[in-house]
Amino acid sequence: MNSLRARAHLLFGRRSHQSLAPHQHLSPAVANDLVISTVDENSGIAMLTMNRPPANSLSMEMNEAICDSIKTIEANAKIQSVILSSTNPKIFSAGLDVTELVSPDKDRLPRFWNSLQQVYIDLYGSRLATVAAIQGHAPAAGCFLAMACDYRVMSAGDINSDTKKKHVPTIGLNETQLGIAAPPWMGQLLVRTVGFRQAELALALGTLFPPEQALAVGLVDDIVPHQKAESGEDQLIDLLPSQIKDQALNPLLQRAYSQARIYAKIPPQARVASKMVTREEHIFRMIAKRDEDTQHFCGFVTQKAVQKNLSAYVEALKNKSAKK
Ligand SMILES: CCCCCCCC/C=C\CC(=O)SCCNC(=O)CCNC(=O)[C@H](O)C(C)(C)COP(=O)(O)OP(=O)(O)OC[C@H]1O[C@@H](n2cnc3c(N)ncnc32)[C@H](O)[C@@H]1OP(=O)(O)O
Repeated sequence: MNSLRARAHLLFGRRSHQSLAPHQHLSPAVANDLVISTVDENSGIAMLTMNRPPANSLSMEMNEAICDSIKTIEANAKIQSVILSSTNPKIFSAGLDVTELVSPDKDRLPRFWNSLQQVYIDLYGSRLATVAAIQGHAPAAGCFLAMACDYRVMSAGDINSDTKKKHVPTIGLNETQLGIAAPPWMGQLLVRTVGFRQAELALALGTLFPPEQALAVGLVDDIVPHQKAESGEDQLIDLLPSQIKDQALNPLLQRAYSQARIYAKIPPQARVASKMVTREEHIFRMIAKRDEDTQHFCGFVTQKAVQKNLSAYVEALKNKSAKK
């Protein structure tokens, strides 16, 4: 994408993609399975719900589905805000699908990386106001997805009413724990989100922050205690895809919705122009270095030592899951 196209995208968000049916005020699920989009033209709010069990990990197809959904929603001029959520109440996104990284196919690997770069360009540079509703874990590229949004609300965690076990989600760029490093554009996004020193520490240590700490360092903007709300708003209920219709009383989604509504009321030209002030140069920089970044990624990931670490990590994940 050349800089003019990127600029036009940021300014106008106009793409040559199919738009939602013009007569539709409230669409039920416009789904491509991996991502479910719902829109409400009356409120100007859409919801993009990640739906790739078991962990919403980011395969190439998942990245493409996210980009397609953003483009489709952006093509509807009546929509100003979008909530990014998950059908999994315990996992927002587990980051990159690690199976893409282990013994990778040499033709697919650069395409996979390109698809993630495109998520950065499309989500971080979207004309839409984006609100991440982080119900569950958001490690590594899951954290990146949240950071690429304009606002982040995170669940403070909850207690399973049957087992009485506490679930506390965490968020952060934990790449070093896997023996890899976040790419510059992702690491720098953390720097811009939490400041230099906190990012430097967190990147080196691969810190995963629980909600209170994430709030304290500024990685999320708000945390929401998990106490079922007494009532739900019809507009939010209608926006929820069928897979999470029962979440209408979820205070996290309610908080995300109210933030999306605040954004939707700001004159869009002013809101988009202000977004460009902080984001445009970073997107241009990444686009300029895109090929170099891809080569660096492929070279790094295919190193013997890195493959060894990643294989061990995937094995540990499988063993952990098998022991449950
Ligand atoms: C500078 C040079 C460039 C180099 C660049 C490198 C690229 C850097 C950018 C991003 C890196 C990444 O995003 S790597 C991925 C990092 N993600 C993680 O470390 C998270 C791993 N997962 C977990 O810690 C946990 O699964 C969880 C905390 C997210 C949830 O825990 P829970 O106990 O609820 O669930 P399970 O662990 O049992 O998992 C369920 C199920 O999901 C599978 N799973 C989990 N995570 C992933 C993943 N990232 N990819 C693929 N699959 C994943 C897990 O194996 C279980 O599957 P099964 O039930 O089928 O066994």
